[in-house]
Amino acid sequence: AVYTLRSSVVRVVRVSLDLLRARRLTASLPGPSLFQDGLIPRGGGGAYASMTALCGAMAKQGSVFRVCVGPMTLVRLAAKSVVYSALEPLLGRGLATLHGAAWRRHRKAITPSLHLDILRDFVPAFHRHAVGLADALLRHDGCVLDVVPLCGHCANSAIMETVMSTDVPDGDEGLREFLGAIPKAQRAFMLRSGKPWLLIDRVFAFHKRFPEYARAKAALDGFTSRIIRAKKQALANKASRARRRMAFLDHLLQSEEGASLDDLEIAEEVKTLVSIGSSSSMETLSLIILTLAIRQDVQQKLWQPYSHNEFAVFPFGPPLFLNGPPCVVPQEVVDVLGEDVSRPLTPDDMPHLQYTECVVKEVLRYYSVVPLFGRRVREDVVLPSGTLVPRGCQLMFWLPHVHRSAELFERPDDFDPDRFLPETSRGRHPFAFVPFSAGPRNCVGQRYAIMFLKAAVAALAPRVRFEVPDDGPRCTQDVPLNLNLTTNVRGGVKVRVCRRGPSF
Ligand code: HEM
Repeated sequence: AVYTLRSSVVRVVRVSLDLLRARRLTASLPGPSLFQDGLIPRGGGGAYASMTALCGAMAKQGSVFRVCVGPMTLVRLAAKSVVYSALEPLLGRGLATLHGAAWRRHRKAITPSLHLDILRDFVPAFHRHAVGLADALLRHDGCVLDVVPLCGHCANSAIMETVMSTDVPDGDEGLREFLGAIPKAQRAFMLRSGKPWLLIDRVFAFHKRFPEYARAKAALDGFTSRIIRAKKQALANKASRARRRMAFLDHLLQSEEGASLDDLEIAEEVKTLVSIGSSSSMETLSLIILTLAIRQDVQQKLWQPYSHNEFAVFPFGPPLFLNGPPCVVPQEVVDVLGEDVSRPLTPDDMPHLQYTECVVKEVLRYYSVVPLFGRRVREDVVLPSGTLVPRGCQLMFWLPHVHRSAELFERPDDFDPDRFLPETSRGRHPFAFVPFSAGPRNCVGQRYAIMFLKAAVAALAPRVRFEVPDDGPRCTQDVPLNLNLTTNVRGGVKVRVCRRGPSF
């Protein structure tokens, strides 16, 4: 006990000295205190929301600035920024919160089970859930509705099937509670990240939101353990192993790398993937739908039935177009699906959905779906501009500043998927587009996310047409954004949904 106490005191002293030194050495940088008036958004939202508001405000002043977050800088819990530690009480110690050797061991175990060859097998499931989304939307044919909850259901169901492959019926109580627990988990994160003292479970136990948190945690833990137990039993049974398509968890449990994780560690990784993956995919899909509604030209490039282009050719004179002028755009989804537009997408279709991928990437650039991520600086770093970033600082990357930079992108405030075509992206700085962060701690699910979003857009395009309601934003610049843990649209994503052509 004496040894532990002594080493804790040494650590606290060392961290405090680093923080004081960092403050002194960065004194010449511009930047206010986080607690300055007006920077903490009314209605709460936690430190994360404050930090995003602050970064947004400060980014206008220059690319490097300093933020003094008062007592928060004293909390030094992880190699990633301290903000992430707020996730730990709920998701446990998964990839998003671990650091050092433990993080490396987990990352090594997880990565092979998200390999492209494995993701290809998920395409039919992505397609099926996106068709389910189209059907659910078309129950409101001609009406205006907020598409976020339905996008959330689609992203959740797709991720549950491909990460866990539950075989659990839709109405299952545990599954229902698990899905309901994800947004509650996020609310608890926002609350606790804003009030570090609430990270101590014994203190949080007295908070009025504790019962909701405890129920969400129990639902996440209970359901995940139940699935892992069932999987392990099924693995012992060779017949059921051969029966169906494998999910991420099946691969992990059977892989050599996965054997390095125990049951609790696997459960925490599964919770991490499902929670992080479903919310970011839901927000991105909703933003794609809103953007398609605003930009009918982009929607047409994805899908314009051939019949609109039919023209009659007369022996003399120019062709007479029966349905308006010819459509000279690629109509990508039509081309890829061929004559049978109702057929399910296959893994081999995916590389051909080039323009669809450009749309997904441009949405990720334009809205920076995860706008802020942070790192603790372990050694003094001198930036190319000569600015010293001392060790001990929490470095926050404000992505909209990069993604909307006129130095990196031409007309950065225009939404233009063509900028991601191979010929136009040539020569771009490798870190100009980093929606999934970069380096060893980048997003482990980035290929999963792109594959899911492409499949979803390609399944929606032939079935549903989106329009902006009369009181909706006329252009992408007018979309009212909430930049938070993920970017979302203030007031929800309200669009008019219309059936496209015959029903399949
Ligand atoms: C459009 C969707 C997504 C976006 C924009 C996104 C973005 C990001 C970003 C920026 C990070 C790095 C955060 C940091 O540097 O601190 C990250 C990490 C992570 N993401 Fe994603 N993500 C998306 C989808 C997914 C999906 C679908 C999954 C799971 C299947 C996932 C799982 C994770 C995990 C586990 C980490 C932590 C990785 C580590 O620290 O080793 N993400 N994501």
